[in-house]
Amino acid sequence: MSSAKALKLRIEGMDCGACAVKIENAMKRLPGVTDINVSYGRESLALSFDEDRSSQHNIEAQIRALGFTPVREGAVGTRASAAERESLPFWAGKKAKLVWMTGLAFAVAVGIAQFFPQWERWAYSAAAFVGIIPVVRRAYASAITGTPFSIETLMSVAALGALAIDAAEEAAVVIFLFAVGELLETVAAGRARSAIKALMDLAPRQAIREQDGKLETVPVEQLAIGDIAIVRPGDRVPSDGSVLEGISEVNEAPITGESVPVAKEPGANLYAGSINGNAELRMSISRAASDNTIARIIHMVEEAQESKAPLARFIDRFSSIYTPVAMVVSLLIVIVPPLLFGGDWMTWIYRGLATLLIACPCALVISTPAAIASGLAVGARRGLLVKGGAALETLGKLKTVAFDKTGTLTEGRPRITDIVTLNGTEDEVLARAAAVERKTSHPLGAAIVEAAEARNLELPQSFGAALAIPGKAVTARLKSGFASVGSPRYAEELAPIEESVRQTISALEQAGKTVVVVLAGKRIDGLIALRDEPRQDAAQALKRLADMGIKTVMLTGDNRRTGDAIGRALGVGVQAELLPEAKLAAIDGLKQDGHVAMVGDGINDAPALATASVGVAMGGGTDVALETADAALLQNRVMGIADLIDLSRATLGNIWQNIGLALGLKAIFLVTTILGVTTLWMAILADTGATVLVTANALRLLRYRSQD
Ligand SMILES: Nc1ncnc2c1ncn2[C@@H]1O[C@H](COP(=O)(O)OP(=O)(O)OP(=O)(O)O)[C@@H](O)[C@H]1O
Ligand SMILES: [Zn+2]
Repeated sequence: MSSAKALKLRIEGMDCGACAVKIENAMKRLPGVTDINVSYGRESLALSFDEDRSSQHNIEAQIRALGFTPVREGAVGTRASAAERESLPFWAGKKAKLVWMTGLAFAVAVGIAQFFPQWERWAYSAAAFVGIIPVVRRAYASAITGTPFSIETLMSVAALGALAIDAAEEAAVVIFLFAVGELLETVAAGRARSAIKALMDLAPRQAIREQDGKLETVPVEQLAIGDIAIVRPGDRVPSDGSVLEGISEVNEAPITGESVPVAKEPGANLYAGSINGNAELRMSISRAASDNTIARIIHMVEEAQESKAPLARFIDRFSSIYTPVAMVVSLLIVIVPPLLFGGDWMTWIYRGLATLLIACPCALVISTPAAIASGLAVGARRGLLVKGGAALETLGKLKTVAFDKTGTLTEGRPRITDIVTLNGTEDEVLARAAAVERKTSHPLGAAIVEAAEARNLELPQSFGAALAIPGKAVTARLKSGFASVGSPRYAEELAPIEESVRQTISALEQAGKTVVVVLAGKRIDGLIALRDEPRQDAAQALKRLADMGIKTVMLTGDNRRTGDAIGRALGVGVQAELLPEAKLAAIDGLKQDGHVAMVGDGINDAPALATASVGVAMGGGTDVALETADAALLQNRVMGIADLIDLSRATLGNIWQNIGLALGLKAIFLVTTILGVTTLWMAILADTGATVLVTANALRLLRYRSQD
């Protein structure tokens, strides 16, 4: 009987996607190993293996042979994230060892050459071998496990070639600089990761728990759902939960990026990591530490790094052919000039080897993931969450942003402004409407029920469930018979509306109010007008989008006059009277001109969000928003979408700069090499330099600031 076992390892020393591919290739070759998932962002490897056919020992040995360090972790299936773990300091790792070794060997060789010139050649050869041997071993391990054209292969061929043409000193320098470059890459990759790790530091490690009237300080991991915790002024909220006692202002910037404190009173939700202001709060814990909103955000950002942008995928494919092609070019440089044009063999072998060093694709390979990791981390710090590189890329190329009206461009809290009665008193009409709406979740319904409650009205009894007709009305059976509340259009479908009533409706609608008709059967009992105020920053945000060259449209199920009135006030185009399916068709129509983002609250417009090129959920509680959309704005500000697009554009721009830097430097050195100006150590320095420049440029994004 065979048994599959799940294995999860942390892998130290992965600097880029290429490393992950190398490990994946090797794992694929092992018998009985399945479900392989290597993540460079999280430095992790997950797989299942058949214990009769492979052993964990064997798997770990393979990883070590490739030059990485596997680290066993706690229980399988825990939601551990890279950010929660401490890594070795960079100077103590495997890569650093190679730097010390090759550096020391080179220094010793220089010393020997000084005092015993006759041994110079041997000293440098020996120094070169000290570095070449581990590199060749790694190259060999990669080659036999399915990755023949690795960076190590390039280095091995170049260094051995240099030895062969009597350039031992240069071979030693090349290997040393290669080791330094690798180490710098590790440092750089660590910097990008630590941006995400910094998010984790926002959640406190300890909490004050109240148990049987006594207070004790415990690690946050020990807080259970239902526990009671005390948050003193100035402390961070230890875990998600809600206020039991106390009123205080809480700064939620760590979660939403919004620095204006939010007033919290009993019943209000609290997010782990937010900072308590002026007064003590007693809270009830609703989520375990590993399941906190902030932990989910971090988990999401880490996963987002894995989901590759089309551009990143293209670069990966490009670099996988780049290396073999460059090897062929090097070979041509070595053989063509001597054979065809009588060039000097030694000269052209030397130039060929230099070309080989330039062929290293590192800088190119990290150009995209480094920028995307930085972009995602900056966004997360500001409450702009993007679920992956693909969404980030699309956001940077948007032509149109479509907005839902209710709850997105408006506050989503309609209030009753007028009640017009045709049959019965105001209170009777309102009470009947509220009885019909009692169980709906529609914002208009909620406003009607709330108003009836505020007037202490006794609602007529209703029988059975209310029937919602999406985009039109809701109907219920009352003692007096069927009653419904719905749009004037719906009422018109049932029976013609009197001219005077129609004029009243139209006047209210022209003032930007939404009118619903209260019906008893087919008879109109009254009209209720409601007004939903635009969000404070809506007009400004729409203007900024227009300045960015983006077309904006408001999609609404509301009637045309109300929609137009609001649209005029905000300066946005309007498509009104859209039934839910018509909204999807409208988005499809907009897509003809290019990428379309749909911004909604993520709760009742999930299909629209899914239809758009990118769905962006705004506010509305972080949970739903995180699940349903491609991106989420954790603040309830329309400006967030402009910030998000701006950040995505900055990230895309950064990627192109990186690609330009990487390829540009290589091109320059290719030319100087063929002209014979470049030495081997300059070539390797160019490669390392390009990698460092690209990483530094990507890290620049971490300091990105939006315009407002
Ligand atoms: N529960 C309800 N109670 C009263 N009227 C309703 C109800 N549901 C829908 N309607 C009517 O149908 C219209 C369209 O509703 P729909 O839910 O499609 O749009 P909305 O959510 O109000 O606006 P938006 O599409 O801008 O978010 C409403 O303006 C209202 O007239
Ligand atoms: Zn390189």
